[in-house]
Amino acid sequence: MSSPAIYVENLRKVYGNKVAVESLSLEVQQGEVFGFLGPNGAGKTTTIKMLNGLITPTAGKVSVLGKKLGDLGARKQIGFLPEHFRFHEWLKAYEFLDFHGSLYGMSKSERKKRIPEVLKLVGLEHRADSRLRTFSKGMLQRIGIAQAIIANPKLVFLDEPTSALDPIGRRDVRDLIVFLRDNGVTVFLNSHLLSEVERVCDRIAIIKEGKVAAIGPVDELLHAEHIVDVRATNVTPSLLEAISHRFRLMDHSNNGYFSVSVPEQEVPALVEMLVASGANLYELKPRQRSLEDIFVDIVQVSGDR
Ligand SMILES: Nc1ncnc2c1ncn2[C@@H]1O[C@H](COP(=O)(O)OP(=O)(O)OP(=O)(O)O)[C@@H](O)[C@H]1O
Repeated sequence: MSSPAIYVENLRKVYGNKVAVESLSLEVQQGEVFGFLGPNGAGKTTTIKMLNGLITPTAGKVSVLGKKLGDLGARKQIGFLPEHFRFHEWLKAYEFLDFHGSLYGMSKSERKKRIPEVLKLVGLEHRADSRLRTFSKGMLQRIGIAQAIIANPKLVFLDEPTSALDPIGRRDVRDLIVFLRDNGVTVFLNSHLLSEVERVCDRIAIIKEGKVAAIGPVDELLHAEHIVDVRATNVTPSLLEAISHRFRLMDHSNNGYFSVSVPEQEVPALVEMLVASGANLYELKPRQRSLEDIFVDIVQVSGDR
């Protein structure tokens, strides 16, 4: 089996007395789109900076593209769009990409061929001769993505790549990520736009306080539990207690509506409990949880779940 694109074991970063990343372990396989999620301050950007060799870990074992951090051969095959980028705004788009291409060691003829390709991929082919200072925030984000993929990387880190984009721009970036994956590129994506992550990622990790709180294929995480909305009368306190003992009772109000988080295969058992208790069941609707539901659950619940 080929080595993972990213391997991280017990990664830790401490700034003074602030633990930014506590003990992070994960693997990203080659060719997958991996979503790296977590609340503000969870340690995502710190981790991405360590994986890019911009800051040094305090402890932990890391390899990127099968090499140790900082390996020049590996770095040539990595693209990176930082969250807070500051570009050379006096350069024209073409010159900017030419500069970044040369930093990667691309020859003049390679750059000449590749720059129009990436400008087209990010929808800026008509702005090759415009100075970056004339670009909108969304256009800067697009040119930032262009510089991240200029050297045909095997692995691309995109830290909040769509935060400044309008809905069409976001869709374009989603399509671009799919295009990269179809061409065998591994994408490590940090985004707070969970509906976007849900659509484009193969697997995700949700990190909390510098540790992985959940990791897995998006489909598996989404299907693990269903939320069942129930409308019933004659619901006794002892029935609610029995339900909350076995499942997770949510949104419980006094007007006959409540919701329960239930593994899909246990929905019939919930129905049985309701009927056996003598409740009058009017409605019962299982619905799939969204990534946002899962995120909120994991991030809000205190450490021991
Ligand atoms: N250079 C630094 N010096 C001291 N503390 C830092 C430094 N950089 C980050 N931190 C702290 O480390 C923690 C993790 O920050 P980080 O930027 O990695 O979080 P994040 O998950 O990327 O957050 P966001 O979603 O807001 O971008 C935060 O508490 C932050 O204040």
